[in-house]
Order: sequence, then structure tokens, then C-alpha cells
Amino acid sequence: MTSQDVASPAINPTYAMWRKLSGSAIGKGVFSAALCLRVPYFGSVLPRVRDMRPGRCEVAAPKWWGVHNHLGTFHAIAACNLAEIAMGMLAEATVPATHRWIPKGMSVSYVAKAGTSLTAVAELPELPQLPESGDEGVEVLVPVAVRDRSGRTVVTADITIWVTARK
Ligand SMILES: CC(C)(COP(=O)(O)OP(=O)(O)OC[C@H]1O[C@@H](n2cnc3c(N)ncnc32)[C@H](O)[C@@H]1OP(=O)(O)O)[C@@H](O)C(=O)NCCC(=O)NCCSC(=O)Cc1ccccc1
Repeated sequence: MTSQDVASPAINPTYAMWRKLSGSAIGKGVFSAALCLRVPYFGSVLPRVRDMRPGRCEVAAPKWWGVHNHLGTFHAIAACNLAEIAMGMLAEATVPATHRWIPKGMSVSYVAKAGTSLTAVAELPELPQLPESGDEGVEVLVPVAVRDRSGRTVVTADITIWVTARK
């Protein structure tokens, strides 16, 4: 990180905070706690952001009683919440402060039972072209894979976000 990066008006403040704090495990923990204060529903999966940069984000979540379903596995909607967090932090790192974004929809598949803690990885095949200014918007598809501790994919999600230039 350079001071020029953080001072740049184009860097999203959330991403600037990550760059400042992510050098240590404590800093990453502080960032993840701050994320849950900002978006309280995220807190239910006790997320830990592991990696965040333009085009990629990785977030882990423990398997604890509060995310169980009737089978004792990780509730599918809790896994969707985790996928949204990974997408959201990818978007914060990818979309500059000159623009804003909002999720528009998510299509999801539950491909295997989730019996362990999970890790969601949101990854773009390439960085998107964003509209320069005006009322024009662009849809960006963010693919997310949620995997169990053995590396098996348990949930896949395609989340569409709507990106526009700030007025
Ligand atoms: C907005 C749009 C997606 C598209 O409608 P169009 O008409 O084609 O778009 P157009 O660009 O013309 O804008 C029109 C108006 O739309 C609003 N607005 C637009 N952009 C933004 C923005 N970036 N942020 C805020 N508002 C924005 C704004 O009022 C604007 O009016 P304005 O220009 O201010 O006067 C619409 O279908 C919708 O609102 N769907 C519901 C979306 C929704 O609730 N998603 C779930 C919430 S997130 C969650 O729960 C999980 C989560 C949390 C945190 C992290 C991760 C995950």
C-alpha cells in the first residue's frame, strides 16, 4: 500500500480500510467486525474476510449452532448470505468511489450438503468496463463458489450487480 493509493479519491473507502488493516490477523478481524456493524445481517454467519482485491474476494465462516438447519448442516440461506458478503467485498474493491453498485438478483444452486465451516470465493473472469458518467448503468455478473473444508463446492451463486456513476 502506498499513501497515494489511500489518498486517491477513486478508491472506495471500504477497500482503503481493508488495505490499511489487512496486514495482520488482528487487523483482518477488526475489518470483519466493522463489516458486521455496518451490515448487521452479515453478522449471523460470523464472517472473516481473508482476501479482498479488485476482481476477487474470499470470506470464511465457521459452522456454529446459529447457522444450522434441521439436518445439522450449514443452512443454505446462511451460505447465500456468505456468498453475498464475498460479492459485496469484491464489489467494494472493484467499483471505484466515483461509482455505486447494488445487488439486483442472485441465482443459486445447492450442489452438496454443507457439513463443515465454509469459504466463499467471488471471482470475476475480467474487470468490468464501467460507464464514465450519466444515467447509463451496467450489469456485472459476479460468480461465487462456496466450498467446504475439504474443498468440495457445496453452493454456487451468480449474483448480478447494477453499477452506475455517482451523480
Ligand atoms: C436499482 C435497481 C437495481 C435498478 O433500477 P433502475 O431503475 O434500472 O436503476 P437506476 O440506476 O435508474 O436507479 C433508480 C433508483 O434505484 C436506486 N439505486 C440505484 N443504484 C443504487 C445504488 N447503488 N445504491 C442505492 N440505491 C440505488 C436509487 O433509488 C435510484 O434512484 P436515484 O438515481 O438515486 O434517484 C432496482 O431494480 C432496485 O432497486 N432493486 C432492488 C435492489 C435491492 O434492494 N437489493 C438488495 C439490497 S443489498 C442487500 O440486501 C444485501 C447486501 C448488502 C450489502 C452488501 C452486499 C449485499
